[in-house]
Amino acid sequence: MSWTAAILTLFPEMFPGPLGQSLAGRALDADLWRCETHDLRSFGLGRHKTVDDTPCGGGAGMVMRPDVVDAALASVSRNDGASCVYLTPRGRPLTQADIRRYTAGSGVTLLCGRYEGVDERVLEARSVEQVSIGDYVLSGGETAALVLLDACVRLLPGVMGSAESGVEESFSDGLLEYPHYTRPAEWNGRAVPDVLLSGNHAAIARWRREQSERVTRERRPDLWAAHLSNTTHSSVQEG
Ligand SMILES: CN1CCCC[C@@H]1Cn1ccc2ccc(-c3n[nH]c(N)c3C#N)cc21
Repeated sequence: MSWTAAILTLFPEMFPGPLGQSLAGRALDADLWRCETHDLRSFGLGRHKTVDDTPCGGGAGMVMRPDVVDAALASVSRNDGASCVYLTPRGRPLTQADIRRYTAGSGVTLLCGRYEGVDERVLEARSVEQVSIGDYVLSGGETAALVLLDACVRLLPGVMGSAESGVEESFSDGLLEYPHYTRPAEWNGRAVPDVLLSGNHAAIARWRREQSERVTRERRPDLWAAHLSNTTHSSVQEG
């Protein structure tokens, strides 16, 4: 059975969207992964298939009802240990380690919310993982789900050929990737760093590592601190 993304959404037509193109699209066509959408509206209540209601305690907007979301989750409940993930700005940051965990299994169930979000009770009742793709506010969970799926699909066996960019060059060792260059050797008065044209592979590898460390230190002090902690930890462990 191919790695399967079960997506619960009010907008099934948004999937596979951009993931139907390029490498992910070819992988979809080759059944290397599957994209199953489940329309939350079909689990709505009454003649109008209502999925939301006003927030308890007052406030703006609407909240997605727990009974509706629970029925939808029950309809896709999987016994394959697949993670069930709710994309939300209130979630913990999504990491490459999460992506590796999701792709190690048989698939993932993604709950895409709208309005002000989903009633907390169904998320608790079903131990749904709550993750965020970043500290900014989107209109709903669907675009976040597409981001998560893109990160997953590229790691699946057979999707990224050996000729493609490194499957996990960024973040694989907790550092940001080094800067990239290509032809022409000089452009707009700017030259490619000499070391990259030297043919000295050891020097190139050293330069790239130094650049990764510099970029991480400058742009992501959080990742840099974690990297230092991990490298210090492992060196102590090695004795
Ligand atoms: C705007 N509107 C009122 C304020 C709260 C959010 C809401 C919209 N909205 C509804 C469901 C839903 C799910 C994910 C996200 C989301 N935003 N930013 C992220 N990193 C996200 C993730 N992952 C936004 C969502």
